[in-house]
Amino acid sequence: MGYLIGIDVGTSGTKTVLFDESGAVKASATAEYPLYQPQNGWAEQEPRDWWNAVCETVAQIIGTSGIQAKEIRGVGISGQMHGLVMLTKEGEVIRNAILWCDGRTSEECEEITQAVGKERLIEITANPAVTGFTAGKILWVRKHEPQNYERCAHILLPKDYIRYMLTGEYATEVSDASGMNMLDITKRKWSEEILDKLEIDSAILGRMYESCEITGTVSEQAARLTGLAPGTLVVGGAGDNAAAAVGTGVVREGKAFTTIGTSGVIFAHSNRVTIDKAGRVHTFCAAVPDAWAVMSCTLAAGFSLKWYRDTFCTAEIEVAQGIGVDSYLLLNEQIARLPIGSDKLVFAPYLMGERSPLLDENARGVFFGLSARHTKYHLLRAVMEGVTFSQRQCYDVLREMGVPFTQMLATGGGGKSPLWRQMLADVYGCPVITLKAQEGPALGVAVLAGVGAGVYASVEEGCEAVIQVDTEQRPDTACSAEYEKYYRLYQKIYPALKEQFQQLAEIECEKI
Ligand SMILES: Nc1ncnc2c1ncn2[C@@H]1O[C@H](COP(=O)(O)OP(=O)(O)O)[C@@H](O)[C@H]1O
Ligand SMILES: O=C(CO)[C@@H](O)[C@H](O)COP(=O)(O)O
Repeated sequence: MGYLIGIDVGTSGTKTVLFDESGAVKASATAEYPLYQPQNGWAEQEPRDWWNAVCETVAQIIGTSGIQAKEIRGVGISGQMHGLVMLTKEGEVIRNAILWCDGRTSEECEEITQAVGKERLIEITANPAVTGFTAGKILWVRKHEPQNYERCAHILLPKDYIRYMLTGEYATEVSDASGMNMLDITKRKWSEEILDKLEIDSAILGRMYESCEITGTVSEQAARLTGLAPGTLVVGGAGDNAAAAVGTGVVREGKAFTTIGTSGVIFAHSNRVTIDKAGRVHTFCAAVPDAWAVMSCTLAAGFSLKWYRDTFCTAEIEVAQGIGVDSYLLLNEQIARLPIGSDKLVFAPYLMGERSPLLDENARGVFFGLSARHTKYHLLRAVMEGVTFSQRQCYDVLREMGVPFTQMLATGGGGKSPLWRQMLADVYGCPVITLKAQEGPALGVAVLAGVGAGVYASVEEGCEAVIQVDTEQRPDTACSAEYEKYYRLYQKIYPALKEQFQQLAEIECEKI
């Protein structure tokens, strides 16, 4: 039996997993890194941190598994989407990567819309200009940091930077490139028309592949740093959500999943290009050839919980460390018995602005209904409920568009919490399923590597070999009705404050 590696370059950390061909986990390792917020609403990471995390975790899993590196038949890479990595012609990183949740490019998005035309942009890329997407970030650097733009010879997405470090190839693939605002989504190739109108030279963009195609092999130098065998195949891989789709078997119409990772995503498979012209949700190429996806993105989903834990629950983190349990699980226990609606407290999770369905980088977080009765655990429960409401708003958009699905798979760090999964089931009003293999994106790209290496005949066949249902949580009608009252209020918070969010954004902060 051979082995496959899936690497997921997430926002909170890199997870690397070694699987056998049946999808059983043989070893896994995670390495975290910081996220920098140089200004309110900006988000950056250091690409070298990702590469160090990849070297560390790959070496660790090969070491602990006891297998020979040459038994690994292929490597798949997944990663946070949209991030802008700029390299010199020698392949050196020019500046920190500007991430998917960075909201600095509203002016540039306006310029893109003007240059291409709103209708035409949506016709080609299936999406309007979105602040988190990559094209706006390129224009921002060109305008604000011309000295950096001048030195830029290659533009890559986060996981494609890892590919470059592993193989020396400047390449990308259709699922991740879909989130750059420059891909012709129907033809699955760069749009020359858009590149011309934005004056971006196609030579600086990666060569385009399908997700399961071989894009290169591990170089001697990368082999020395990671412990992989030189010549190991590296396939296209996928953006983390398209990868999670493969890792959860969402590769046929009628299937959908919810991720609560740093971001929150609902992703449904589609056999055709289905577009929401208002741009409330995205349409991207799937990692399956000739297939697409409709997906939403809440910017601060698990990130809201992490922010709350790190800011207000440091004592609980210490206790959890002392007794060797996961601090999130400990906090889940503290709030499980609090009432639905957190005793009349509603949270809107707009800590980084909001993408789906609001498209407003100026929105900011809100606790609505605070009273002197509330403890910090009420606020914590409200954070998890508020993230669930934001997922529900996106779920409603997919339903309104007629995207078909009957149940929801749950994945991502937040999907590990039975409490959160029950909230999702109650608030969606549909069953929420978990799988035996919980490594969503890492498993997904390992399957893609298996297809590239000839282990599986197709992505669908690979999914059948590795995916097994574990748990199913059904909605509780009484709880659903109780949540519904708060969801109705939640829906009114953003429209009521839209103008004030704008005013807040316009205030010039004094540097004291
Ligand atoms: N046991 C848990 N209960 C609830 N939430 C959790 C739990 N474990 C992790 N999380 C959430 O999952 C998030 C990380 O998810 P993950 O999928 O690893 O993120 P990413 O891929 O963005 O790096 C954390 O920020 C946290 O909010
Ligand atoms: O911007 C999006 C999708 O459009 C995000 O989903 C990123 O891809 C980041 O993912 P995580 O770090 O939360 O997995």
